[in-house]
Amino acid sequence: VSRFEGVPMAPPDPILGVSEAFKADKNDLKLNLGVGAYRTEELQPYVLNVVKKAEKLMLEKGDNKEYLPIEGLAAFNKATAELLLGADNPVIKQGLVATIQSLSGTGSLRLAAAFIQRYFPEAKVIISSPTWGNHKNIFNDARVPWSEYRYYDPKTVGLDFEGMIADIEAAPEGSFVLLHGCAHNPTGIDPTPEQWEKIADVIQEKKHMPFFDVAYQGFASGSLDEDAFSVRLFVKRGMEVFVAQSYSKNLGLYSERIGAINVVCSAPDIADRVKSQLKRLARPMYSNPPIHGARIVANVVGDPTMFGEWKQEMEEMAGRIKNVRQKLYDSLSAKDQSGKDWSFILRQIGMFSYTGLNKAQSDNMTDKWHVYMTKDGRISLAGLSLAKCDYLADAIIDSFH
Ligand SMILES: Cc1[nH+]cc(COP(=O)(O)O)c(/C=N/[C@@H](CC(=O)O)C(=O)O)c1O
Repeated sequence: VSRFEGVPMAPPDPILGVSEAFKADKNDLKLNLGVGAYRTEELQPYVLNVVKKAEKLMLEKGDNKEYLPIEGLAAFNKATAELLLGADNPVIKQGLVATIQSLSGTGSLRLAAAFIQRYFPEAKVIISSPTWGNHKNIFNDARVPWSEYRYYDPKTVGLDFEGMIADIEAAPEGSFVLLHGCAHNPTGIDPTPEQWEKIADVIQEKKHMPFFDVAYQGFASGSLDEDAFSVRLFVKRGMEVFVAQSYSKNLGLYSERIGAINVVCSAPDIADRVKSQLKRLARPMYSNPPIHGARIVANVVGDPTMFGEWKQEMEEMAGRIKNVRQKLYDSLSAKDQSGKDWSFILRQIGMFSYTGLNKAQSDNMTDKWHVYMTKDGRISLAGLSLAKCDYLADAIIDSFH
């Protein structure tokens, strides 16, 4: 009898499992609005032109494939901190930022979780309700206790700001508050600048530690600086901050697994000590990170022409999604006789729309209309074309009523 008798079949991942089901569907009407991955108007995956350009240069240069240091490619770590905080941010010059390249956003979050588990064993993380599906898995597997703070208000299809502040206030002093830097996943609802000020106030008052997950910088509004507003606000206040970054969406490097964990500290020697302990955690976890994606980011950001081309392509991607949002809203408003207010679709930002469809209604979207989406009612507009908006509107209206 096998030693693995006791190993049960794991359930499919709520997000990545949707893509598997989509692939298995033979109906040519099928639409994959599950995974947050950008598609063109022709519904094809998109490799940015600036990435192809950088890779061509890299190939000509003939770089070697030696191990990177545990903390990753130095040129990438410099570029990623400057992109996040602004190249002229004093905290960079003062050596207050500990940056470790890691396995994209997920790996960066997991490395930070391991650090929290080791150095703050009594602390807990509070995460938004709802949040990205993998956040709970990451903290569970890192043995970091978490609880939720109110975020989405189904009545207003907006932010439950009072509830959010109350729950952050009520959390034990010194909790880690996980915040989406921009383009909240799955709701697409972000705090206003004034609300970010209040969130920073309550976090400072309670001596909590802000922990930003920045997976869409530049992709949400089209502007790298605009999308970094919340992080830069907290740093400007002199707060110590964790920030996980990902280049999966904004540079389309999904499977290159390139991201970073940044810890802004209050003194250079503290940053050095924090960095040394993050390295000590990374070494037994994966030893050192993959070089290819790091070189692409460093080359693109390091060359003013390519950096400009990247910003242009980011604006185009963000622009296409905004157009699709508008078209979906127009189709729903034109077709739906119920008088339902669909304007929440226009108020949401980033690649997702949180439709309010419940599980049974989401199942109907898939079973009857071959529209694949996550069961929390989230649809990825990045997987939608203008041409398919009428069809999707029909499916949503049929599923709601
Ligand atoms: C908020 C957030 N944080 C981190 C990640 C991790 O991305 P990485 O590729 O590890 O850098 C994702 C990915 N979100 C999409 C894909 C996924 O679930 O992995 C999604 O929500 O569909 C996020 O949406």
